[in-house]
Amino acid sequence: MEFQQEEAAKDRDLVEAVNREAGELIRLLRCSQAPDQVLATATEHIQAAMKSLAPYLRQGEGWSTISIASDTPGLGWLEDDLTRCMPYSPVSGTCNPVAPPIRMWRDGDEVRGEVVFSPTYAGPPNSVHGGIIAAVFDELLSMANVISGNAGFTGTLSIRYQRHTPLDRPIELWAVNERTSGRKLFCRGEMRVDGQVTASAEGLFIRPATQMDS
Ligand SMILES: CCCCCCCC(=O)SCCNC(=O)CCNC(=O)[C@H](O)C(C)(C)COP(=O)(O)OP(=O)(O)OC[C@H]1O[C@@H](n2cnc3c(N)ncnc32)[C@H](O)[C@@H]1OP(=O)(O)O
Repeated sequence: MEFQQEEAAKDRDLVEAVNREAGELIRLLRCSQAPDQVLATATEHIQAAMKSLAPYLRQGEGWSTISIASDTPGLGWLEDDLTRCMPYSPVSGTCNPVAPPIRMWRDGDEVRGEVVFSPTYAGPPNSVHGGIIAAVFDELLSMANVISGNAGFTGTLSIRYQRHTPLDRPIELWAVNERTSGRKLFCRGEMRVDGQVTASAEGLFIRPATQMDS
């Protein structure tokens, strides 16, 4: 049993490591001005990696529905690592190379976190793309719901962009589930740089009706 757990932990480390490397590859492609010959060689290496991965592509009914969460039933997470809740998420999943390197943890009834956005996620000059900011708030507020014992679909998400959110600097993340009314979950969140709010969000999430019936 212990051996199996060690094997599973080792596999997860490998999966997370290859996804981190792929994220770094995306950053280098986004930011490099390599000469043609270097691009041609890089393409060959990428094609070789694709060829070795392709036979192991997971397919079939159900795969798309578990793709954001986990391949085991139910939601699980660690108090000091809430990203474990949705390992395949395109926003925070450590098993998804398009996700920025977000850390999120529980602090009482609140979610706190940190992220550094590379130029992969650029919008205006030296700043994070507004759509990426909205996606991160969607995830952050969802996690505030999850730690409060609820999970819901995003109904309405409202973002106030107060100042540019910079690239390549630590961004503090914060969110809380302020109240629940029937199936409605009301949340708030902020992004801060050096203590100054760059963007804030309010979200209304709706619990599925079937969850209330059960
Ligand atoms: C583990 C957590 C995973 C989190 C993943 C990250 C979050 C996401 O990205 S979720 C994906 C994006 N969101 C979606 O795809 C949701 C799509 N929408 C839906 O599925 C449905 O419209 C849904 C579930 C939100 C509501 O449908 P349904 O359960 O039929 O609601 P319905 O019975 O019509 O309305 C219930 C109440 O909610 C209100 N409501 C419904 N939809 C919305 C909405 N979009 N905004 C605000 N209020 C709404 C209604 O007005 C009603 O209020 P009241 O009871 O006061 O009259």
